[in-house]
Amino acid sequence: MPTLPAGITLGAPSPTRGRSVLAARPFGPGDTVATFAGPCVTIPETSHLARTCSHCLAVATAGAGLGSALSSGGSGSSSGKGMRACQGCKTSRYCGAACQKADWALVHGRGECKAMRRARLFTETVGPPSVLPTPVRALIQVLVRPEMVAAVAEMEGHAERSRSSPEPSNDWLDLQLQARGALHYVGRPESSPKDVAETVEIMCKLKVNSFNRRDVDLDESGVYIDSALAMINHSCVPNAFVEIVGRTAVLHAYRAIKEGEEIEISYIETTLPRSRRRQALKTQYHFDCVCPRCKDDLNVYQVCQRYPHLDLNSFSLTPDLDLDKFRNPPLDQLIQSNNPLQHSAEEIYPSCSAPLTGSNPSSKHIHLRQRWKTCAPLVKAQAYAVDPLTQVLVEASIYFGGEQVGKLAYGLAISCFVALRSDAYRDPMPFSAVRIKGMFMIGKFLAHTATAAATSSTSGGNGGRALAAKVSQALGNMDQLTMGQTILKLIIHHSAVAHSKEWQVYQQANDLLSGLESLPGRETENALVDAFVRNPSGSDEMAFFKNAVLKPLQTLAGFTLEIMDAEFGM
Ligand SMILES: C[S@@+](CC[C@H](N)C(=O)[O-])C[C@H]1O[C@@H](n2cnc3c(N)ncnc32)[C@H](O)[C@@H]1O
Repeated sequence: MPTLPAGITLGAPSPTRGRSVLAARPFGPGDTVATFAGPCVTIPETSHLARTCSHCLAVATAGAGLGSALSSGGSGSSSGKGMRACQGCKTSRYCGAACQKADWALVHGRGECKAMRRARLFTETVGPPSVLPTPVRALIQVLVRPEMVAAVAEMEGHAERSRSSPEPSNDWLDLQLQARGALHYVGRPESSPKDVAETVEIMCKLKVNSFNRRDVDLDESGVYIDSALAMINHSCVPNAFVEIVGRTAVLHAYRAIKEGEEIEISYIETTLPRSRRRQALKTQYHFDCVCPRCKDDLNVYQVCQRYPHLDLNSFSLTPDLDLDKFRNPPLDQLIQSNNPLQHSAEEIYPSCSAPLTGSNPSSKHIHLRQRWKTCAPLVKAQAYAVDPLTQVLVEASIYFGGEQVGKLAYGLAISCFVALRSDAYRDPMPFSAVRIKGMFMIGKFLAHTATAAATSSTSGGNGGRALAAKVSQALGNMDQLTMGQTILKLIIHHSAVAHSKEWQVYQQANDLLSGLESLPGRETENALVDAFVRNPSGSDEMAFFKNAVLKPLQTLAGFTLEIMDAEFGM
């Protein structure tokens, strides 16, 4: 049994859920529950190997520029500039000598380097050298260390369910091929059927217990597996969440947790429609979720209504969403389970959910037009926090902020709308990563619109030009730097509540804020922002926040439906 870090204890095993983890003492929202620093496996995805340090997982040249937050592919250098390649396998990269040395002692020098070199040489015989897929590399990291084989052996793997799962989710053959490949590359080509079967079992365990580190905004990717973290069960209404920074995973409370209460995290995106969540949980984790969100098919508004601590929003971009407004969201239809709205969302989800990454601006525009039309029932019901409508709005904001389109004012308006009308309901705690990243997007947009022409081009005939002029004029009347600065301060406050100081968003927000604060001639504005952060409930300070930040944000958000209709309407 793995040693558990302070903060958590082991629960009694359940016949339906297996092992579980309990809180060793009470925790408040945002608190650190436990820290995990000795993972079994932590690797970048194969597609990110060239630009990610294989030991500390730092990403090369990920800048704080607008592009890194707005382009869903991220802007980290794809060449891995600044990373040194291992001269043995020519595959793993490191940010410096210290990481290379540490990784060599930990795993690379214990057989991983040789295995990767064999794989490279083999692929060279049949074409350009290629790198092994991520799951095979994860498996190799285990196979070359007997102590990790033992640690993984204790994990849940559902090998039998995996073997007998119906098509098309049955990947048993792939698992066998991958296991044979890994055994070959670690120097055990003559493995017996028993060895192969045991290796497939390890693969199944890695699959069930892997944390995906993928974060397109930060250009992070990879797999993280820790044997203590692997004992935490799932709920679509979790009371905790995991943040992974480098080689460390930190478990935070999402809401207050009592001593002895089971800790539950979400393995998947909780805001997906129920059928999607069920499919994801069944395919990868082999269970049916019976949490309240799944049991009663609650939508995001219903879940939000039941969350405690909604008052934490008094220091956020939605202080006006008092308990009453959270509990009675401005929807055009009664929110009930199994109502037509819920069915619409389920039905239209598949045609609106594929990421638009990689498409050129004109094909993105065509897709967004189709998706905006498809989402009409949700727009009509004002169900802006329900997927796929939120996703379409986020994609539209990214589209307008992209270099080739460059309609920053439109992108800004839509991100304000998402922060105020979607994210606050989808993720009611203001320290959630989604909320903070949404605010960061607004902060970055503002830093740019304050210094650049608000819109570089217009479309949609006279109506489109008039709208662009209207948005541009509204923006011109706002103190965008003060708005941006205050938002960055909120980000820094909430990051400190529930994230680590190594979190990239925290660091980038700090950098951007220092830049804005050092601009000449802004002493008065700097003092006002500082006074608000020191005493947010003071009447002068509150009035400042309302007039200088909230009202302008609401004005910008108010253009969103007009922008969407002008750009993507029929
Ligand atoms: C990462 S492990 C969690 C720890 C696991 N209970 C164990 O004993 O190792 C994931 C597995 O736990 C079980 N599990 C997690 N959450 C569950 C839930 N809400 N309901 C039923 N089973 C759950 C499933 O078997 C799933 O494949």
